Parts: sequence; structure tokens; C-alpha cells
Amino acid sequence: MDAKAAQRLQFSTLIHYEKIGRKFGGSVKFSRVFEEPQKLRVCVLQPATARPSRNRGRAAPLEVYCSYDNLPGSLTLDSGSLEAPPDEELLLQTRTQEIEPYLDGRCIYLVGMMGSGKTTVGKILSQVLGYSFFDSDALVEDLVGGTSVADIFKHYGEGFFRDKETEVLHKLSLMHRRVISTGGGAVVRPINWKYMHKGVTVWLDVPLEALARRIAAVGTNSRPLLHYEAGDAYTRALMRLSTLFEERGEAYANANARVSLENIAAKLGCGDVADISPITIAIEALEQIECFLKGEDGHYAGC
Ligand SMILES: Nc1ncnc2c1ncn2[C@@H]1O[C@H](COP(=O)(O)OP(=O)(O)O)[C@@H](O)[C@H]1O
Ligand SMILES: O=C(O)C1=C[C@@H](OP(=O)(O)O)[C@@H](O)[C@H](O)C1
Repeated sequence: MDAKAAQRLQFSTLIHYEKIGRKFGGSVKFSRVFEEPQKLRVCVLQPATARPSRNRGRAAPLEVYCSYDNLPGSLTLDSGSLEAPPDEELLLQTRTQEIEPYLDGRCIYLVGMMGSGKTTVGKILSQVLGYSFFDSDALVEDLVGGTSVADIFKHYGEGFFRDKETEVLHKLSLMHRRVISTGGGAVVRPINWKYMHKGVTVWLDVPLEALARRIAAVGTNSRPLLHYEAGDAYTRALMRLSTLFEERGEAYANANARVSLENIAAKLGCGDVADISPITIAIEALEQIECFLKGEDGHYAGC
């Protein structure tokens, strides 16, 4: 290492890292330009003593080690506190252990608009809870001899689909230890709420623009209610989702717990809800479920 570089490395203030924030996977950025950046090696470690906090987003101490390629060993340049994402998997498990006794085997029903992540988040929750996962759309398809949702709408109409959906929810209401991803429109029939309220209902509340982006990315083949509008895929999805949300917004609010991606983004200080991982959403769902369940027992924790 040349003398100039060595001198620089002695100043811990040399490195100004910008906080990692909620960019999952994280990165450390330097505001200084190093003369030979290609030779600089930076290693950021989370010491074993830094346990994931109950409070996501809280700063966890990280150690920053720097060395130059040609320097044997590494020279500790700086250590301090960076906002780093704690180990989300571990946090998910911790939160699960905390809520499971309160859940007492009750099913979890995820409700929300098409594309809100009910299936994605539902699978994570079922896995960590050791519950079985069911997708009510898939159960309706089975009930109609393996006919796809799109074909059921096409050949038999929406009313027929809704009847089958109610039948499926009735059957599920007699079961325990299941996480159920419901269809986006399951909330419109009051009878469905009677069945779903046998378990705990959770509304995944995602901004419509984010939903439209997701749906535009995967297409609308499996979602017949999005087939009608003209325009590009994003605009079509957004227009149709907006109309549906006007009709259903209030119905979603019947859920026992609400997981708002906008609220998560605000809590974690991340600008775009698209940066919120399904695991983070699952953790928030567990926290909101816990609030609801503790409230039921008279020990309201404050959500
Ligand atoms: N947190 C997330 N961030 C980004 N994309 C997501 C997230 N959750 C789900 N998705 C994607 O959005 C699409 C719809 O998700 P899905 O779980 O099928 O929603 P739903 O079951 O509510 O219709 C899928 O392509 C999925 O990969
Ligand atoms: O919002 C709706 O009315 C629907 C949502 C779909 O489920 P997902 O929310 O799983 O896409 C499916 O049940 C059907 O296409 C109708």
C-alpha cells in the first residue's frame, strides 16, 4: 500500500457511509473517491452480539473493515452504527413464536385486491407457522373439475364463481391451522365474512399503482376481471383496479387486521413500497395479528 493510501486509511472519518436504509441486501456507499478504488476491500460485519431487534429498522451495530489488496491482513478503519436490515428470517420466526399461542390454531385469511400478495405472503406465513396453505381460487377450480378461474368466468359467469367461492369458504371455516389466500372479490358477500371470521382476517392494503405495476408485469390472463379496459397494460390494470376498489374498499376494512404497505414504508423510511419484501410484509402481518389477538384477550398492546 502506498504511503498516501496508508495515511488516508488512518482516518476513520475518511469513510462516510450513507445509511443502508431499507434497501434489502444493503450496500455501503462512499462519498469520497479513492485513488485506487479497485484495490480497496471493504468488509461490513454484523457482530454476533447484534441480535435482530423487536423493532425493525432500529440501527444495528456494524463493523467496517478496510484493507488494500496488497496489505496482508486487514486494518480496522471504522466501526459504528449503521441502519442495517436485521436478519429478517430470524425476526419472522421470533414474531411467529410470540403470536402462535394467541392464535390457538385459528386459520388466517388473507384478503386484499388482486395482486396484493395474498398468495406470496400467505405461503411465507403458512411455512413459518407450520400451517397448511390454501388458495381459495385453486379450490374453486378443483370444485369445477379443474376449470381455470378465467374459464369459469367465461363459461358460467361471475355469479357462479362467487357461489363456488362461498362454498369453498364455508368448508374452510370448519378447519384449523390453515393460511388461506382468498380471491380479491371474496369480501363482497357478507356471508363470506361470517365464514372468514371463524379465523383471523388480514387485509393486505397495497397502493393501487403498485398493484397495477405488479399485474402489468405478470399479465392478466388469470384475472378475468381485468380484461376489459383499453390502453397499455399498466393503465388498463390501474383503471380497472380503481373501479373495483371504489366498490370494495369498505369491505376490506371488515378485516381484523390491516397491513398497509404505505405504513410499513413510512415506518422503515423507504420511499417506494416496491422495496418492501414479502418477508417484511409477513412480519408486519404477524404484528398486526398479535395486536388484534391481544386486544381480544383484553391486553391491547397498541398497534
Ligand atoms: N412484496 C412484493 N413485492 C414485489 N412483488 C410482489 C410482492 N408480493 C407479491 N408480488 C408479486 O405480485 C404478483 C401478485 O402476487 P400474488 O401473491 O399472486 O397476489 P394475490 O394472491 O394477492 O393475487 C406476483 O407476481 C408476485 O410475485
Ligand atoms: O378481485 C376479484 O374479484 C378476483 C380476484 C382473483 O383472485 P386474486 O385476488 O387471487 O387475483 C379471482 O378470485 C378472480 O379473478 C376474481
